[in-house]
Amino acid sequence: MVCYLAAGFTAAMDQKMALARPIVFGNWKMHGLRAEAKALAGGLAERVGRPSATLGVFPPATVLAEVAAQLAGTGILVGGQDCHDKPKGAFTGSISAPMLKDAGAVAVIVGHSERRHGLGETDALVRAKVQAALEAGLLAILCIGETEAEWLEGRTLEVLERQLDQSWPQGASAARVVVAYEPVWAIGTGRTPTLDDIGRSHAAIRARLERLASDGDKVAILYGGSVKADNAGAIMAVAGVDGVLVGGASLDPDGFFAIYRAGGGA
Ligand SMILES: O=C(CO)COP(=O)(O)O
Repeated sequence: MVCYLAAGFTAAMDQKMALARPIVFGNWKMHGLRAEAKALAGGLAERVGRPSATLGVFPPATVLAEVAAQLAGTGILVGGQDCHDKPKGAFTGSISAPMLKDAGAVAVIVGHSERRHGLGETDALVRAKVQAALEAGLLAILCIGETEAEWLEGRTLEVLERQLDQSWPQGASAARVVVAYEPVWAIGTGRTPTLDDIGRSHAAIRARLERLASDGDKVAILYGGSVKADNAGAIMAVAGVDGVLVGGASLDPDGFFAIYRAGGGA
């Protein structure tokens, strides 16, 4: 299965092109002073050489331009962690999708649970942010996932379907949006769903995407939540898992590189 990226992905890539599997993205969250970011990006580039799969990092906005410049030409993608839903305006403290693009980003994470639950972002706002990312020519990484209470109540699939219905923009395509399934209770906890449960959730997401988009069968679906070097291979081997979105373990170049290798990246 391939996912197509439309024009605008990078200045050099103005053709539709496939996102090679596995897709391994590292969300640095609120980690990375300039020197740390430089060491992390450099360490990763040194280990990877030229990536055979899709490898990307999502540093904090303050270091994004420097990391993007440092990784230019390596084949490692750089993205932002969030964007405003408007391209510019009187929104103190916010960063727009065109600003991220201007700083060297080719992608942006939207709807991460730390923003949905930590900062009260709604499905409607997340949808507007996906749209803003697409308008700026960025690849949107749309995050969805159930809370622990929803999981315990057996409502996981219903929640994922609702989040997709309400945050997938009408007319969006596999070319421009990647979905990341991140159970809230698995993020930063060391706990993960069983492989069967991951497979079941990814299958439900796929079925919903096929209803929402004409090329829904091609949308890449990542798993995120306590992915480490020792479970990454098994998770990426689950049918329907196209890659992983890694938090904590992406802050160590050895660990992140081991995850990438575990998925078959070279
Ligand atoms: O939130 C995540 C990635 O976006 C996952 O975080 P952890 O890998 O630290 O659990």
